[in-house]
Amino acid sequence: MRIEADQITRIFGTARAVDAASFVIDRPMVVGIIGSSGAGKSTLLRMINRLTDASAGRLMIGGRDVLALNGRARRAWQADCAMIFQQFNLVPRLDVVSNVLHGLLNKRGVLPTLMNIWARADIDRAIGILDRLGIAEQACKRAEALSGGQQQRVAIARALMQDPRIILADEPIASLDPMNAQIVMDTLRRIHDEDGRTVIANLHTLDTARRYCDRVIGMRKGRIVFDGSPAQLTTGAARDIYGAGADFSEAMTSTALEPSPPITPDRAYAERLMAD
Ligand SMILES: Nc1ncnc2c1ncn2[C@@H]1O[C@H](COP(=O)(O)OP(=O)(O)OP(=O)(O)O)[C@@H](O)[C@H]1O
Repeated sequence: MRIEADQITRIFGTARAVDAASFVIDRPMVVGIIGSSGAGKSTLLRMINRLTDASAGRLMIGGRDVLALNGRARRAWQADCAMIFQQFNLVPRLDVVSNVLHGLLNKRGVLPTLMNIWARADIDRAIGILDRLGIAEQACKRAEALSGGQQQRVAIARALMQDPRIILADEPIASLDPMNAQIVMDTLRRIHDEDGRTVIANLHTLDTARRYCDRVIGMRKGRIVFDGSPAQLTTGAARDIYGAGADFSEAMTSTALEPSPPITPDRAYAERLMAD
């Protein structure tokens, strides 16, 4: 699916969160977006998924004029373009398989979803996806009982339930320890390699971008300042992206051994569930 972004822009007040971003992704691949905090990475992904409206520009994906979609067409697009988040955005008290089934929300009514009524075939498919991701044995547990890495795999399973052409991942490993981060990145890579889906991930570490991506886009102050292969992402290029001086060290952007923050129920997801 060809993705063609032409000068897409999002302005908040007077700030240009994303400033005339243009790029073409002409075949399925894994793309990493890097840049320091506030560079516009999340806003860019959210515009692609239509969670955030663009202020200007044009985004053509597989022949669809994505920024012009409304109502049902916009929801259909969001089913084709699944998104996963740093904080997993699961419904914590709900069991794992029900969380995965919520991936069908855009394709089904809200009422059966809220009442947790699912077709046998859908349940089998959800368990099949969990099995593929190595967590089928967790299917009956509450989401909140799982480790962060397992929860992120449940979120990926929920995304796969939508059978999307594109998976957008907003800092998918930022809350995970290095081992779980690797499992999650391996999973995203496999989803591209085995299924041919495009994966676009905001990443906070250079080493992850180099290791897992076919292409890296670097953002600084809303603008795309780098677009190339991992091999082209030299320390000098990284310094330009992060706007760092001579004291720039790659270690600043390498996988940090931070404890995971506590998992909080996601209000945005719940609101979307209730609003649709
Ligand atoms: N809803 C909003 N209202 C106002 N300003 C916003 C909003 N969302 C983002 N911004 C601003 O837009 C800019 C880009 O934010 P964005 O979250 O896209 O950056 P980011 O690169 O993803 O940062 P981080 O890595 O910290 O998540 C920031 O200056 C941010 O404060």
